[in-house]
Amino acid sequence: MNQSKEQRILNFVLQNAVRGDPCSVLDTIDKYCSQKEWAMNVGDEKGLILDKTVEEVNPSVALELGTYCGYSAVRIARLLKAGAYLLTVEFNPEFAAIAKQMIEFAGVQDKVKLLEGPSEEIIPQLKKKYEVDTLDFVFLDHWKDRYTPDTILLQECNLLRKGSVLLADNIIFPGAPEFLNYIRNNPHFQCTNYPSHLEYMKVGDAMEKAVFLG
Ligand SMILES: O=C(NCCNC(=O)c1cc(-c2ccc(F)cc2)cc(O)c1O)c1cc(O)ncn1
Ligand SMILES: [Mg+2]
Repeated sequence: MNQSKEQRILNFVLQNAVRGDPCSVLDTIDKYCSQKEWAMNVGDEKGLILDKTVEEVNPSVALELGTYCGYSAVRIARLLKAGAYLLTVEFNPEFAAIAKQMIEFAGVQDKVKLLEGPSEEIIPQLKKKYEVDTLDFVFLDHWKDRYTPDTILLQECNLLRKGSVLLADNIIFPGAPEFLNYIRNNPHFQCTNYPSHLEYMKVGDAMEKAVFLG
């Protein structure tokens, strides 16, 4: 059975990165995906915007929607303070299996909880099943047509508090026009746009930050 692209990325990391060194894992994934096979990791350019936002928020509890191979989970977890943790949601079981190994190899497994399943099922379980009170930071990087319904669901489940920060990837490419319209016209959110480029490409993209005002 021939390997998936995601398995090839993981193997390249296992053979070329330094175990327990998150930065080495990130650099190795970026090297592979810019030189050998493109993949939908947030990447090094938008990754810097993600880093700055996580450092600014300094979250105790963070949520990621769309784990993929675990690149942004490693990216976020490496910046979390002692006792802080990231919950990351992945629907696709093949992606989840790859991400689990990637997160463990990077040595951030104690800060990351990988939840497998559809976001619309997992979000309503966060309070009771996963003992979450409120979320300090949410990174949206899953199916672009889920950004809006899941943002509404987060509010309905009382998972956001005054000052909670959402950061959404792919605002331009593939694009999330309905989300952009929803969040920018919603008086409960203060939005900021961060122009950038699609991972590993010269194509324009952007991230949108939205602070919940309560
Ligand atoms: O694959 C699931 N999510 C990935 C979402 N992410 C993307 O789709 C995504 C796509 C692109 C992209 C860019 C250019 C291009 F030509 C094609 C794709 C870039 C990105 O940065 C993304 O983040 C998924 C599966 C599933 O079964 N259920 C729930 N989610
Ligand atoms: Mg993305």
